Amino acid sequence: MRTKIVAGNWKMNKTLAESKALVEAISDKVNGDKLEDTRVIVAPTYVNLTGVLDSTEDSVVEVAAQNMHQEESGAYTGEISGAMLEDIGVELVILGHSERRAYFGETDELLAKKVDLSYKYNLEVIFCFGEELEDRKSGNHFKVVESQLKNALFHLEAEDWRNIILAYEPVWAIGTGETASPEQAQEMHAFIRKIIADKYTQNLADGISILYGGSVKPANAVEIFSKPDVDGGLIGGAALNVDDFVAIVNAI
Ligand SMILES: O=C[C@H](O)COP(=O)(O)O
Repeated sequence: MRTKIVAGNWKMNKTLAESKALVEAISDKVNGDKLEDTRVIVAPTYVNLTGVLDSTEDSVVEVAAQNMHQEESGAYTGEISGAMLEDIGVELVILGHSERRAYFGETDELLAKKVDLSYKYNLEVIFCFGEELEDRKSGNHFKVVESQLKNALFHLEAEDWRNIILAYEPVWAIGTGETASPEQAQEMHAFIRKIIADKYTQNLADGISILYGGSVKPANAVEIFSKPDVDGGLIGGAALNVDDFVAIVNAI
């Protein structure tokens, strides 16, 4: 059985005090006994990682960084390395978010370097990818997703996939209020699993958690999560509100 995951990407939101209050409220409301094989993850901004880690010491909630640099160290003003994340106790990192791709020019090739570095610093990766609206309209969405995965991840050895969580996020559904239908999400997740099975093995493909991201809310989470190849969600806007986020966790 695959691990279910609900991850909240807080993006550039919340002060330190707000971040601690939010994660503490989530921890209080998420019932650890009921979670069974579900992981709950939050990703605050870099400067609040230590504070949120402190607040989650006795909690089931895990903490991810939103990004890391592709080089180990050096003259990269304003950047954060994998070593720095490991050093403060971070064990997960989001890579390839569409906002990093769109606003910071991150390419699949650059992301492959980041993924490679994640192993050195014991960072589990939530790898994001997904097509733009034009790709979906022109019917190219499967091709685009396949090439994103091939270019950034298909150089990995089979055993390296133990470290990878996938997050399919159609760009047209992020922060827009427009969600992929549960059928569209299922169709793409099944396709993703198939191309992984073709490249590696069915067994490996069956074990990978594939999250859906893009305007997941309490009102649509149950239906999206009910699809067989959807193993949870990467949540943006709704992760900033404790009741909404906990309702989405409970939807799983
Ligand atoms: O990382 C999360 C995704 O970008 C989804 O964001 P959203 O739930 O606000 O659409």
